[in-house]
Amino acid sequence: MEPTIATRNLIIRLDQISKSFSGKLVLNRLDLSIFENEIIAIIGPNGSGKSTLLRIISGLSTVSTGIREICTDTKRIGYVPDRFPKLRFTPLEYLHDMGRIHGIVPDKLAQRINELLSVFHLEESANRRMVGFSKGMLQKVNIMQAILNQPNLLLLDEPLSGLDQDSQQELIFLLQSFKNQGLTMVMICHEPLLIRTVADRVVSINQGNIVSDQSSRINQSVDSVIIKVRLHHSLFPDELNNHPGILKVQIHDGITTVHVDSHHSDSILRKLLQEDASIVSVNHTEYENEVFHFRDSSILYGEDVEQ
Ligand SMILES: Nc1ncnc2c1ncn2[C@@H]1O[C@H](COP(=O)(O)OP(=O)(O)OP(=O)(O)O)[C@@H](O)[C@H]1O
Repeated sequence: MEPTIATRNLIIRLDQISKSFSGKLVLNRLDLSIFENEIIAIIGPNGSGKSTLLRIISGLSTVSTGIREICTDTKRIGYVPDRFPKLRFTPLEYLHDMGRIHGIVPDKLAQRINELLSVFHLEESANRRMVGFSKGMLQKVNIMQAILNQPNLLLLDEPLSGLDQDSQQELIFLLQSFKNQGLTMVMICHEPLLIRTVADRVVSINQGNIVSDQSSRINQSVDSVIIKVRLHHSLFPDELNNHPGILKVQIHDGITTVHVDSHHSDSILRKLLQEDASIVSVNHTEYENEVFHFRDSSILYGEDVEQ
């Protein structure tokens, strides 16, 4: 039988939290509880407050009003920022420094780093400076620094953003194996494949508040539609961002690509046509035939790694 909410262990509770920057309200009296072993996907349009929310959950940012109750060791929260700089360090140097900051004893740290380099297939690049790394390699180091200290809660801000398809697939496998090991995760993402294969719960944010919070069993039937259009006035993308069902808006070479929840695709197409947009293409994302082979190694908790 599935556990009821009352019997699950709470990790973090946000109670009526608001956040303002220079008087601008970004999060507005938002409530969110995160329970042990949950994988939550946070979705929403650009500027809706997702990263701000994740930073508040992590403790990197404070609330303006409201309560953040934390029921886990704050040192065991791993955070994967959306951008990881091309540092002049090698992964080995960087991870050793990060481990020392976390207070991991040297022997255990060396063992843990070797283990992670192997799991992430980065052994051969361990002594190369990260300035020459691809986005996919940098993202692996970004995730490695976040799980170095064996977190109870892992927060990821758009972990697949900007990666090619192979790197995306590799990271999805890793996140699936984290899930299989029982790690609690909150990730900002918009990729239907990641949501469908990893998330248990999908929290949708718009204009600083939660507009829906659903088990992904409901969302498993939600596919995304990618609409490509040419827009005839530049103000419209901002307006579009606030439309329900918009997952992401990207503009490149005069073409606006709108990722939408398929339940809202008709209304969004109507709106685009009303705005005199020229439709370039409309595609359903199809991931049904993807096959997953992931190995369930003890990436998070290691074999004998202790501190
Ligand atoms: N440190 C800050 N100072 C001032 N304004 C900020 C700061 N951080 C975020 N904002 C503003 O808060 C709003 C929400 O930003 P946030 O990055 O949380 O949104 P988001 O949903 O993650 O957007 P995106 O999908 O584009 O990353 C934006 O208008 C942003 O400019």
